[in-house]
Amino acid sequence: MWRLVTSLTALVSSSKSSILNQPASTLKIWKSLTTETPILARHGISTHDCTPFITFVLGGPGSGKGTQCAKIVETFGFKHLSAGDLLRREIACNSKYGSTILNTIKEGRIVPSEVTVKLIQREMESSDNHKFLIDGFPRSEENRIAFERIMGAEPNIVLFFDCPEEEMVKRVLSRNQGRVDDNLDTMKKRLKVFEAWNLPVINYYAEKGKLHKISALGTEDEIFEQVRPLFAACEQINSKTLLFLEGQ
Ligand SMILES: Nc1ncnc2c1ncn2[C@@H]1O[C@H](COP(=O)(O)OP(=O)(O)OP(=O)(O)O)[C@@H](O)[C@H]1O
Ligand SMILES: O=c1ccn([C@@H]2O[C@H](COP(=O)(O)O)[C@@H](O)[C@H]2O)c(=O)[nH]1
Ligand SMILES: [Mg+2]
Repeated sequence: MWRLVTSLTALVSSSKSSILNQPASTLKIWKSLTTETPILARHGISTHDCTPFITFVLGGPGSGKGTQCAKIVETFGFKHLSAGDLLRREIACNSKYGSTILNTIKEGRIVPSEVTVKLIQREMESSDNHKFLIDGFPRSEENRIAFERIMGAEPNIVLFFDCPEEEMVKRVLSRNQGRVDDNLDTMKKRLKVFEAWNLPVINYYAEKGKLHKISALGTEDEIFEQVRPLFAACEQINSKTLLFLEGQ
């Protein structure tokens, strides 16, 4: 379990372009209620503190975000938080926002930031994991800014699954999972919303040097071979940081 407590100064220097140097500096310390981190403790950080590693997973509807997240979880042990799944869970359990969320999803529009960020926050803070894949969020600049304000954190990396529209339409219409938004009418609206609201977020992270654009065409395994090196590099820098600290 994690609880946000305070800011952390950089453990490693940061560079805009390299995934290996993403910002410990912009993240907050999360107080772990369960895990011991003795190396950090020797460096003046409480034995139960650690920083979360946050990945935003973006891409149009049906681009394969959820499919690739499952592979990342399996290979690298991340906690997968699909914003859409969290919202659908609210509908299923008849929460006070349930009917509003249902109508919003049917229309392919974006649920108010406060609702979505609170759901993500609850999941992150109650997780034993500290590596998060946040799938399908932020959907707009307003979402992004609300996340930064409420969580006091930024993503370490952002994945963008780039997929042609006709392929996304084909995949969504043959998904067959009983989703209320998997129909041509809603799909057309979702594509418009994606272009108008989600692309600016993608451009924002591209300008910040955090975006990793991945071609979403090909087999699931071929696409994962583009994803794998990104996380393998992160694991490498993590173990190097720990070795460096151990040597101090
Ligand atoms: N590389 C691929 N080639 C063909 N079909 C794929 C590929 N990746 C995923 N699919 C299929 O396409 C459909 C959409 O995939 P997925 O649910 O992962 O997309 P998504 O980006 O999470 O969509 P949404 O934004 O609507 O949640 C699923 O039926 C999935 O099995
Ligand atoms: O941050 C979010 C995520 C999702 N929504 C709404 O849910 C549907 C489905 O989302 P998927 O990621 O495709 O599962 C989406 O079209 C939005 O209506 C949202 O509002 N905010
Ligand atoms: Mg999905």
